[in-house]
Amino acid sequence: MISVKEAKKILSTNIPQSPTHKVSLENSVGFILAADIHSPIEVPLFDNSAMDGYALSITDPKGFWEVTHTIQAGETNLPVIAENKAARIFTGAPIPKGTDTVIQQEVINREGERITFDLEGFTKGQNIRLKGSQNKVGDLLVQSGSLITPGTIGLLASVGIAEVEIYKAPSVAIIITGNEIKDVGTALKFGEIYNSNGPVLNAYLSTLGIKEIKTYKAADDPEALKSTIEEALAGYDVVLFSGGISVGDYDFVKKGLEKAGVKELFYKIRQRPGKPLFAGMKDEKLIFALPGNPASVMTCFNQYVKPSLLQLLGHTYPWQPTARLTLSHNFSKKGGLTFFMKALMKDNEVSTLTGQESFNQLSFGVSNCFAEFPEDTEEVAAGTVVDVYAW
Ligand SMILES: Nc1nc2c(c(=O)[nH]1)N[C@H]1C(S)=C(S)[C@@H](COP(=O)(O)OP(=O)(O)OC[C@H]3O[C@@H](n4cnc5c(N)ncnc54)[C@H](O)[C@@H]3O)O[C@H]1N2
Ligand code: MOO
Repeated sequence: MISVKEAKKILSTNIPQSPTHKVSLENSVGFILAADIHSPIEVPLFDNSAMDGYALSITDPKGFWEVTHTIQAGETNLPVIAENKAARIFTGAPIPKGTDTVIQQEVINREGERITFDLEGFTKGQNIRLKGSQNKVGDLLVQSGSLITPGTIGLLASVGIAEVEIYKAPSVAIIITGNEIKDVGTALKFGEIYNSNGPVLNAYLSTLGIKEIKTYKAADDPEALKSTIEEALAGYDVVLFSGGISVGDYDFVKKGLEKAGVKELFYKIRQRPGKPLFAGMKDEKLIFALPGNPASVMTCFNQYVKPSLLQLLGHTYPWQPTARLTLSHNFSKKGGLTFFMKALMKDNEVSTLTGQESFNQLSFGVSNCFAEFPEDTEEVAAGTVVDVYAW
């Protein structure tokens, strides 16, 4: 058995580099940019008004101006404004030749077409957004490796970029093992339970932007499992198993993976829950066999599968905890195993919840993270800072 740290190290050093591909800007949010983006245009493209008001030449001698034109945002045919004349102008509208300043309408006295204002406090160029003041053609806008946020989307759309290069999301096969597992929407017979791990894994993958997902169901039978493993490995980049990885007489996953030529990265971690986690590779494909208990599936996905997938997707620091928060209560555990506790983070504190057995899912209705208690700790006092991992 290896430690949590060792398992993460093994994964992070073995995960291959993902291929990249081009996607439309609107489908790129949440992904990592795989190439630098330089601006194809300068921004703003033309001098324009930052206010609704009047464009005029502030050094005109007379001290009053006559409004001769109106310029709306979007105007393409600009007039030339003569000396001592002004144009009514609106925010975003191009600045006409012959003017150098925009005065906001609130400080203007207008009588008929004649305008005046208190010149004090105004300087030439005020309220004009100058051409190229944000960026010039060719300037670096976003670096390769950056997360594409809604803000990034706005920036790139504003310079007319319609497609971006991102790390390609892997396709994922989920293999649900267990004769007792039935899908929701069907009636249960004695001894059967609903398949909750399948929906959990599908939902978790979709939060990471992974869309190509196929769910297989495999009976606890070596032959059925073998053909499902072969099909999944042939068609998908990542294969996730739920259940069948422990030591019971009907746990056939590990043997099946060996037969399919999957190379073991590790099996069993000094942790609770999720001790019998298996990770392996075949060529560039990643395989995780998640211990079937629901809390083990959630923990192992959160701690190992999610960061591995994020690393594949080009994220730079996927293995870090979400936060380090103070524990709201005393906590005690036995040494020798890392504990991942269903927990609630709130007001900069974290509290573990009741119902920590690995079959018990009740606290997932309120929990928003796991709190980690390392293997060498036993008594942990309230106020101690602990690592927490949001979903
Ligand atoms: N003798 C030992 N027995 C067990 C050990 C051990 O070390 N020695 N480890 C225990 C631990 S820890 C875990 S975790 C489980 C893992 O077992 P498997 O991965 O083989 O999982 P299964 O036996 O197939 O199922 C475990 C449990 O989870 C339920 N389950 C399975 N699939 C689903 C699903 N899709 N949705 C909801 N619930 C599911 C299943 O009915 C079982 O109750 O092994 C322990 N045993
Ligand atoms: O991994 Mo097991 O979940 O400790 O029951």
